[in-house]
Amino acid sequence: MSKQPSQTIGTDESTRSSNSLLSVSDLCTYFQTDEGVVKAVDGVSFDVQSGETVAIVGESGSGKTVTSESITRLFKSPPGFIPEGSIEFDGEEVNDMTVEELRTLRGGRVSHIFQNPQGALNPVYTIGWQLREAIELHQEVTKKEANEKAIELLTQVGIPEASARLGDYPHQLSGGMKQRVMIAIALACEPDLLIADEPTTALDVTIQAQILKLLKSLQEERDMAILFITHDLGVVAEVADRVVVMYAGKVMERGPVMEIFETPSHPYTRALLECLPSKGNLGGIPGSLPSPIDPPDGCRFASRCVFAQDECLEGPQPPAYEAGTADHVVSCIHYEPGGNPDIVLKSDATVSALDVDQMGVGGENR
Ligand SMILES: Nc1ncnc2c1ncn2[C@@H]1O[C@H](COP(=O)(O)OP(=O)(O)OP(=O)(O)O)[C@@H](O)[C@H]1O
Ligand code: NI
Repeated sequence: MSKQPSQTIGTDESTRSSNSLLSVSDLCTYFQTDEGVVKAVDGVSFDVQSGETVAIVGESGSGKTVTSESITRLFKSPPGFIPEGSIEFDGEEVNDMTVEELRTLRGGRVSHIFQNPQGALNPVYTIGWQLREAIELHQEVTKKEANEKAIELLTQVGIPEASARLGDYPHQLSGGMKQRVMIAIALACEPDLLIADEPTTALDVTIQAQILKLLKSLQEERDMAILFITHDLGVVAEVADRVVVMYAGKVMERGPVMEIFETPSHPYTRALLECLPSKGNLGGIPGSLPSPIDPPDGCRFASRCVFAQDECLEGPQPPAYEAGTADHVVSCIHYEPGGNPDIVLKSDATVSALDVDQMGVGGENR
């Protein structure tokens, strides 16, 4: 769609900065399928500032990956398309970019790392070859310089005896090492924004912690922003400055990480936190996501929400209401001006009440 001044888009622009590195406004990304139009992302807004980490969190299917892939148009199109919304990267509208400009953006100022390094590394080339390719794509360097830079990058991502590993093929490396190589390749272009989609999910816990630490230290060295996609709130607490909580293609809550953990305000965020392993609620939030093809009226979370009222089932998703600070917004009617947020904030019930309801007290499912 055509470029519009971002101030006029969305309902919560006053809370968002216009000179962000990345500014996503009312983004919709849909997929044409035989069953109908899948509304994977359905009006999502958030910003990423230079050098900060923003985490997008939410259950499987909530639209995190599609959101992140929309930023550089990585999703397959068709069937995917963006019927409305704006994605501004450093003041430029990505939706207006040509194929050539998008290619320059991807693996240029924005680079991606994914959950599965296996699929992203080419099995028939050595890691040295793949790194040199990435380096030569973005920098005017001689073969020797590319080689030196490759060694430097591998060393930076914590691969020991880097020069001896250049000749290795991906299958010769462990999962953690492969992910380090992927990170080195993603860093070769010296991105301003690194998009990391569940980069540690496939790794065991110790390696996971090492990779998170590595990303943090690389970010500090390079003043690079990170958009971190995860369904793991524990990881969010580790890495994020700010958090976007997504559910069924919508943003339920957005705010600084401290506020999200200290004053989780949307019933969905509270339910997610209640399901952290440390809380002992291992069953997850009862119920399932609504159909992305024919989403219900009202709040998308209403059917699973312990605080839902009749009006939650009508009209559009509630706008982003301020919860405490301007930078902390919640899409829930209990936070509308004149509403009573204490219904949510002061209640002990999150998932448990519904849990008992649905399972039956002492029911066979327990
Ligand atoms: N190519 C596609 N065609 C049709 N539907 C799609 C396509 N890609 C994604 N979707 C749908 O879009 C919705 C959001 O998917 P997405 O992968 O973004 O979720 P996610 O939050 O990343 O989940 P996960 O945590 O499992 O990775 C899902 O309902 C998914 O089935
Ligand atoms: Ni995903």
